[in-house]
Amino acid sequence: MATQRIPVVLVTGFLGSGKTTMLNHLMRDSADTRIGVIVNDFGSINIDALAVAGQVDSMIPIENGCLCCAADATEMDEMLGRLTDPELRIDVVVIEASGLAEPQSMIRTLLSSTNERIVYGGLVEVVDAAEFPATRARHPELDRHVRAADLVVLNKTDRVTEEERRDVLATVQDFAPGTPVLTAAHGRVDPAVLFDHRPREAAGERFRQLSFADVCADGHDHAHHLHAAYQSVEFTSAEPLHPRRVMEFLDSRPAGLYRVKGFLHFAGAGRERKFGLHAVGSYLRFEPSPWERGEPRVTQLVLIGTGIDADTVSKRLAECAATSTEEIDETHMMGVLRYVDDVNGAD
Ligand SMILES: Nc1nc2c(ncn2[C@@H]2O[C@H](COP(=O)(O)OP(=O)(O)OP(=O)(O)O)[C@@H](O)[C@H]2O)c(=O)[nH]1
Repeated sequence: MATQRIPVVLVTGFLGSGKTTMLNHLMRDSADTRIGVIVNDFGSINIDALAVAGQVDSMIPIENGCLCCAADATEMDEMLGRLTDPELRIDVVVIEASGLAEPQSMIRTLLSSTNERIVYGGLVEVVDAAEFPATRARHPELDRHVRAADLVVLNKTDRVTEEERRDVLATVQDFAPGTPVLTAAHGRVDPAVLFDHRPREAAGERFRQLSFADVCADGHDHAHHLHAAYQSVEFTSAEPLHPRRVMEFLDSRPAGLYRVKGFLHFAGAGRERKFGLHAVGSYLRFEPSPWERGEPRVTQLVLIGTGIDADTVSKRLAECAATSTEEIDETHMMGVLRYVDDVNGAD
């Protein structure tokens, strides 16, 4: 009997659309399926890898740059080779692309893989229902990304009205006719839709119609990739930060700074908790959690945007450090706690 090939599912979607959130949901909800993950983050600190670590059967993080620009398939093949080692007994491999990756380049890289243990499992494009109209206006190439998908997950539907949801859905269906669209909140989609045999075969059929020439149609011109216009800034600090100054920074963040993610170590009243931070466009959330035993108390942030002055951003963040003589109490944390969904988890 022929050995079952391992499907490789690509998860793409613009910065902050909810790829990692969906991936975490899939891991939690598919306990019987052994999932191998390749996580590609745009910055050199792989915040996404930190976010999925511990839930996954096997993971390979890739920092600094876009997997879609891997010069040839060798690098991808090497990673897939490691994840499909029969000893790992992985059932499915999920590749979470960076929020700026070119789906077509990713498909092309997978297509040219020489790994005989894998089969292409389809491209899932996550769309942020709340940000999509504005993001699309800035980046018309997103339409092409959505068109390359075998399945669109219209995420963050909790952030839009029913009418807005219908509008975005109609837009997607208009320029990607026939592509199935799942609406979701917090990436909660049924894992069977992604990993099941039937949709996979259906996706495969559609994929087979897409020839190598089709996916090469963009000529692999990196200058036209979304990430060519974006830059990332990494900030790490062992000094605890002053919550009020951090909020001042975030409230006046440069217009081009679209995505901020990572975690913060605050001074004073907030020091006992690690505060995860997510900014996506105008959206801002803090997610407090306990520090792990022995975990170094540091701040690590990745900031991604267009036309941002890296030196100014780094300098402004460095100025958020609290001085040893400053008294920082609960009132200084109020600005932060306004952006915590479950305030009870905050102290
Ligand atoms: N309200 C709401 N927030 C969401 C939803 N899905 C994700 N988020 C939040 O959106 C932020 C970004 O989510 P991520 O899953 O990190 O997005 P991502 O696509 O992996 O981000 P990048 O890797 O930077 O491109 C986080 O604060 C999530 O908690 C959703 O459906 N509704």
